[in-house]
Amino acid sequence: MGTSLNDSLDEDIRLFLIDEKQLHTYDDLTKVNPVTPSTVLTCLQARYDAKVFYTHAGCTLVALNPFQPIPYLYSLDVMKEYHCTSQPQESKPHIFIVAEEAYRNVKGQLEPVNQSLVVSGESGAGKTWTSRCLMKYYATVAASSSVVKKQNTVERIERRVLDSNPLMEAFGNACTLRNNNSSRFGKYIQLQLDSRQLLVGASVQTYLLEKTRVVFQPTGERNFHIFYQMMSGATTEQRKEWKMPNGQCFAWLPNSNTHLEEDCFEETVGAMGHLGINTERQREMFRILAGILHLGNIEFCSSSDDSQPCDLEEKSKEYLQNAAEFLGVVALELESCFRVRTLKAGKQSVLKPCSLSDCLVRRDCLAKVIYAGLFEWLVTYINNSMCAESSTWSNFIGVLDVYGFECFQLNNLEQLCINYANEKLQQHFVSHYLKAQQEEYISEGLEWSFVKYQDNRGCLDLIEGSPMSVFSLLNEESRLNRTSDARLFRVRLENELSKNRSISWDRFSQEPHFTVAHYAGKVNYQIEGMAEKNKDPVPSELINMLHKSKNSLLHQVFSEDEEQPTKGLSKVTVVSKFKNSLENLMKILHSTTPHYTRCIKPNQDCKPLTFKREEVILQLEACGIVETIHISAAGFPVRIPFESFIQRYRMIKPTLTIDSGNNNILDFVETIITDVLKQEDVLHQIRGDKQNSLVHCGKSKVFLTQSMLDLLEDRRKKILSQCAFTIQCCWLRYQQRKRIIRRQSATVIQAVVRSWLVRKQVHQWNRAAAIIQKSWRTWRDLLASLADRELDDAADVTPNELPELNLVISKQGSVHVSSVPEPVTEWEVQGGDQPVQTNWPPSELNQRDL
Ligand SMILES: Nc1ncnc2c1ncn2[C@@H]1O[C@H](COP(=O)(O)OP(=O)(O)OP(=O)(O)O)[C@@H](O)[C@H]1O
Repeated sequence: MGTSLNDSLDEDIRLFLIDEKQLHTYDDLTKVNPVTPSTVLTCLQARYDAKVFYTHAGCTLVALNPFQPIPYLYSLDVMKEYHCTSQPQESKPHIFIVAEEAYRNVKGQLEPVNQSLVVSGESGAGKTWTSRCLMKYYATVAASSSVVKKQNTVERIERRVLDSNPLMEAFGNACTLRNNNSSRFGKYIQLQLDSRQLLVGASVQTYLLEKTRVVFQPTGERNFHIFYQMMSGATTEQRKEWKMPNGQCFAWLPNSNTHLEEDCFEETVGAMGHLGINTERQREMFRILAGILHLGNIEFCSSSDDSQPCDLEEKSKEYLQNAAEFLGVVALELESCFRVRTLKAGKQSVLKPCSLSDCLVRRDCLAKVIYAGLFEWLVTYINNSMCAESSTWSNFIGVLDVYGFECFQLNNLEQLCINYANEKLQQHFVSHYLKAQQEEYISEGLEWSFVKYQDNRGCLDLIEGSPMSVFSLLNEESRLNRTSDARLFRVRLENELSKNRSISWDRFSQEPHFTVAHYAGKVNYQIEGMAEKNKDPVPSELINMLHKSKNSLLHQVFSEDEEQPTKGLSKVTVVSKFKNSLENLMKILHSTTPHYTRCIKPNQDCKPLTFKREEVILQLEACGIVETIHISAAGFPVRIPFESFIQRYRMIKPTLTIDSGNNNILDFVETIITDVLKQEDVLHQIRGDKQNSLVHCGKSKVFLTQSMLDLLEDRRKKILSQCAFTIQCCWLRYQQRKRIIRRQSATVIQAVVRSWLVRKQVHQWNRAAAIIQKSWRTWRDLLASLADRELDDAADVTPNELPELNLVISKQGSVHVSSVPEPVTEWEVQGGDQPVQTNWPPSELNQRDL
C-alpha cells in the first residue's frame, strides 16, 4: 500500500493526534488524525461496534452492512426527520442525508442540477439494499408534497418504481456463495422529477447481465430466482401447463431444495400486474422460462460416424418436445438447429453435423440468448411503464448500482469489463474528490493544488485506449475468421502493450494470461476463451428459428431485434458494446452532481455485527477510500488545531510568548516551523514558497504534511531527550552527593560504636579480672586456712577433698563463682545468651599449679 503516511506512528504521537476512546464519535473519516488506512479502519470498527453503520469519508458515505434488520434506522419517522431538518449535513451520517442533499440540490437548481447517486461495493455489501432505500425515500418524500389532485398519478408512479425492484430482482438476481440475493447485472435508475420536484416517472438502464448463469451455476450457487419462484409458488394448473410435476428435476436448477425469502412468486406476479403486464403476457413469459428449463434437460450422445449428426438421448426427446412447445417453435427444426450447422459458401449453403460439444454449446447458446432477450424486453417494458413524457419532467436523480471490483482465482472477460467500469468510475470519483478537497483547502485559505496527483489514466489507456489497447487487440482477435490461439494472442499483447506500466506477465505461468495493475490491486486475466466470449456468437439458425416463434412474446423479442441491423449487430463485440454503454453513462455522470456511497461487507460469512479488519481494508482499497487517503496524503493529511499545536510544540521555543491574537499564533507557528527547519538543516533545501509545501496555517488549524510532522516530532523528541539527559545528570549528581554523605556518616557511626564496644569490653574484663582476683584471693585464703588447720589439727585431709569452685563468665562479662554442686542455671544472663561455664581451678591449673 505504497503510502507516504507513517502508519507506524509512535504511541505518543498517536495518542496526541487521535483520542482512540472517542473514535466512534468521528462522523467523518477524513477528520481522523492522521488520515491513514489504519486509523480509518480503527474508526470504522469502533463505530460498527457501537452499532453506527454510516460514516462520511469527505464527499463519500461509507455504509457498513449490519447483516441484520435495523428497522428503526429506515422508518418513516427517520425519513421525515432527515427531510425536514434545516441542515442535513449536521445530522448523523445516514443514506437519507445523501438522498436529501441530492434532493435539495435539485430544489436549489444550482448547476449541475441533475444528481447521480453512485452506490458501489463488493457482492453482498448492501448496494441493492441501499438503492432500494434511496428509491423508497424519494417515493415517500417526493410524494409527500404532492397536491391532492395529482395524488393518484404520483402514487401510481411510486408504486411502479418500487415494483420494478422485485421484478428485476426476480429475473436478474440469484443466490451465490457471497450473497443470497446477488444482482447479476448493473443498473442505473433515473428518477424523473417535475418542476415541483415531484416524482413523475423513472427509467432504468441495465449493464452486463450474467446470462451464462442460465446454463451454468457454480457449485453451491443457484440459477436466477424466477425459476425457483415458479417451481415453489406456481399453482397446480400452472405446474401442469409447464410440465413441472412435483419432484421434477431440472439440470439447470441446482439446489432447488433450498428455499429463500427471495422465492416469492406471488410478489413477482403482483409486481407484474402493477406494472401492467397482463395475464396473457405473464403466461407467455412463464412458458418461455419453462421452455428454457426443459432445454437444459436435453442431452445428446456422440455419433460413431463423424459425418452423421449426434443423436438425441432417448429420455431427452420429451424435453425437446416440451421446449419446442413452450418456445413456440417446431421440434424438428429445434433439434436440427442443435445438431446441424449451415455453412454459407457464397450463395450456396452447406450442412455440417455438429460435434457433441457443439450441440451442447448451441443448446446453451439458445437458452442464453432467449433469457437475455426476455430480460431486455422486461427492462424495456418497465421503462415504458414508468417513464414519463419528456415534457413532463425537468430534472432527474440517478441511482447507479454497479458490480464492485472483482478479483477471483480465474478472471476472464466478465471481470475485465467489470473492473474496467470500476476504473472509469474511480477516475470520475477521484476527479470529483480532488475538487472537493481543493474546495476545503480554499475555505481554509490554503493555496495549494493537487496538480501532481497521478490518477489511473495509465490503466484506462491500457484497457480502452487507441490505437492499441487490450480492447482493440481483443476486438481484432475476435473478428478473425478462426479460433483464437491464446498463446499467440498473449505474444501479440506483449509486443504491442509492454510499454504500458499497468500490464505485466508471469513468464513462468503455464496458462496464457496478462496481469493488470488496477487502482484496487493487481488482477490476472486468463486469455483462453476471452476472444470467443467477446464475439459471443449466436448461430444464425437459432435466430431465424426464434423469428418464427409462435410464442408471440418471443416473436416480439426477436423481431424487435430484426428491426435493428442484425448483420451489423453480430459484429459488435461484447467489449465494444459495453464500452459504448459505459461512455454514455459517464457522459450522464459528468453532467450531474455525483454523490458516492461505498458499501462495505464487514465479513465474508454475512454474520451480524462481525467486523473483520483484514477484509474491510481490502474493500476500502477496492472502493477507492484508500485512494482518497493517498490523495489526502499528497496534500496535508495532518490537521492540528492551534491550541493543540501550541501545547505540544511550545517547548521548541519556550522563550516565545503567546497571546490569543490570531496573528500572534500564526507568528508563533511560523517561528517554530522555521526553527525546526533550520535546526534540522533542511531550510537551505526548502526556501521561500516551498516552505508552504510542508505546512500551512488555516483559519483554525495548522495543516501539515507527514514529513513536516516527522520533523516537528523529531525536534520535539530531541528536546525531550535533552531534557531527560539534564534531569538524569542532576539526579546522578544528587545521588552521588547523597552516597558520599551517607558513607561519611556511616564511618563516624562505626567509629563511635566500635569505641563504645571496646570500652564496654575493657570494662567487663576489668570487672572479671577483679572478680577473679577476689575469688582467687578467697580460694587462696581458704587454702591457707585449710593448710593452717591441717597443720593445727594434723588432720589427714587429701587434696581431693578440697572444695571445688565453679566459675561462670557470661557473654556480657559478669562472673560468678560458686562451689559445686550449686546449679549453673542460676547464672544465666538476661537476653538468653549462654553463659560460659568453666570449673575453677582449670584442670591443667589444678594439675600443674595446685
Ligand atoms: N442496511 C442494511 N440493513 C440490514 N441488512 C442489510 C443492509 N444492507 C444489506 N443488508 C443485508 O445484506 C444482504 C446483501 O445486501 P445486497 O443484496 O444489497 O448486496 P449487494 O451489494 O447488492 O450484492 P450484489 O452485488 O451481490 O448484488 C441483504 O440481503 C441484506 O440481508
